[in-house]
Amino acid sequence: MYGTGPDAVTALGPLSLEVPAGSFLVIVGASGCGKSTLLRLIAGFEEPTSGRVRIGDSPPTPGKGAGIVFQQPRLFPWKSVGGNVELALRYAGVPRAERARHIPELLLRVGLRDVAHRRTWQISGGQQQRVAIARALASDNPLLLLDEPFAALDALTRERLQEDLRLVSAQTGRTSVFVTHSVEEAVFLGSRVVVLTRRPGRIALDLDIPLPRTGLEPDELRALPEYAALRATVSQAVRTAAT
Ligand SMILES: Nc1ncnc2c1ncn2[C@@H]1O[C@H](COP(=O)(O)OP(=O)(O)OP(=O)(O)O)[C@@H](O)[C@H]1O
Repeated sequence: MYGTGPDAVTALGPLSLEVPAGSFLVIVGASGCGKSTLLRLIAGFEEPTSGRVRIGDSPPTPGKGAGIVFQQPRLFPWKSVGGNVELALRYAGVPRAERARHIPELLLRVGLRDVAHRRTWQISGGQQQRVAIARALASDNPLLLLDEPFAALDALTRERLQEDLRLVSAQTGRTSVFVTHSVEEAVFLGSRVVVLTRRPGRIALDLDIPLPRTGLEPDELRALPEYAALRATVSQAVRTAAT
């Protein structure tokens, strides 16, 4: 709950959610239903009014317990692309010698090897968001939280980043919680999709996405009949939940 008295807002209803290690959970729901609040609770930026959040056996440590990617990349403009990743590695406690080795690895993983020396304002919005992902991957933290990271990008760039994130997630095995408005994005990325009701958000649908995580080209995946069926199920739940 935010605030007190007549201005109080109950953002989330009672809900219980267990996210197994290595899974990719996508939270979908209408604007204002509490998706970001849920992510902020998991990140430890907010305390629940009642109930509790545990990562493993421990409460979340704000700013430390997870790699976080927001809608805006929030990079340091006075640093180069590599410099931004370097800072994240330093913050994660990686020693200097290892940082030099990790930077090219991380940039390669997000498809940015050739722009390491550019300033962040000399690269595109999609590339900036790739830097933000590399930064979130910099700590060996097993949890990745992504709050509508591709919402501000054009359709083609967004699709490409979705494809790359899906691959990175399969390669790194990070546990991910990803918030979006987009049903398409949810079904493409998620190993599980949770649809929230309108505020206060409760679980309207909790659906496993039993599609292959590797071995298929993105277009092959999108062309599967199961893919279309899952998308229709989630779409229907989002429509019902919003009314
Ligand atoms: N710091 C805050 N103080 C007061 N109310 C807040 C605060 N943050 C969020 N809210 C309210 O809580 C509700 C849920 O907000 P939240 O940002 O979690 O929703 P959301 O589903 O992520 O929305 P969107 O998709 O538009 O980003 C909204 O009604 C919002 O206005």
